[in-house]
Amino acid sequence: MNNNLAGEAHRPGRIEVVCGSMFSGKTEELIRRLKRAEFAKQRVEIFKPALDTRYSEIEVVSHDRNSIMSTPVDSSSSILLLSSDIDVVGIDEAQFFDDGLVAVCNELANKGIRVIVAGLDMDFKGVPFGPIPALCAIADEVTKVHAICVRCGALAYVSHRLVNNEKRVMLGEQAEYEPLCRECYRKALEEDKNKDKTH
Ligand SMILES: Nc1ncnc2c1ncn2[C@@H]1O[C@H](COP(=O)(O)OP(=O)(O)O)[C@@H](O)[C@H]1O
Ligand SMILES: Cc1cn([C@H]2C[C@H](O)[C@@H](COP(=O)(O)O)O2)c(=O)[nH]c1=O
Ligand SMILES: [Zn+2]
Repeated sequence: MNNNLAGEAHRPGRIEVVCGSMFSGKTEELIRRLKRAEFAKQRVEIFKPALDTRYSEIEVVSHDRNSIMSTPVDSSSSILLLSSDIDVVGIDEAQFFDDGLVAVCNELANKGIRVIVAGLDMDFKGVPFGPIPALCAIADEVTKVHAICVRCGALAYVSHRLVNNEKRVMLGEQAEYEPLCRECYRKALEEDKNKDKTH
């Protein structure tokens, strides 16, 4: 390969998805890729859903408090409108966006933009979350990251909700969710069922 074309500065349009449970390092990985693109003097724009006000209204912030400025938007169509003259688009908490995000990412990539999307692959019930599964299907590259199961130390695969709330969207962190492996998640759901019976 021509070495001049091998670096960060010369990448064709593509979709990269970073997915996994809570605390798996999705946001850290997104910020790492975006900051490298900024070092390569690329024009970078970062979006997050406006409803995600957990650590900051306007920044994307990881659990370790690494951060990068972002533009909060209410709908996926705004991402398309705000991405002219941009080389790299980053999107965090993509599970909260509408299904239109899939076509938006495709259109951006087809225009030559590198799109990096981070989001939860599953909700607290273990069900695929929002547009993430479809984005994985059309992505050029999918990176599945893993937290550590807080009960046994194995690789976690899902986020167990610790509080009694059936709504799919509920912002939170360690007090509300714990990352668990398959075995510990199955046991935790059994325990939750038994707790419900005694109340
Ligand atoms: N159980 C855990 N397993 C792995 N990392 C954890 C855990 N609990 C807290 N963390 C912290 O979370 C950080 C990852 O945060 P972040 O990138 O915001 O994750 P995500 O976006 O996937 O929720 C890790 O670097 C680590 O310091
Ligand atoms: C599992 C699950 C999570 N959420 C919320 C909780 C957090 O605010 C975000 C995920 O953030 P992270 O960067 O991946 O840690 O999503 C939710 O609303 N519903 C769920 O089922
Ligand atoms: Zn476990």
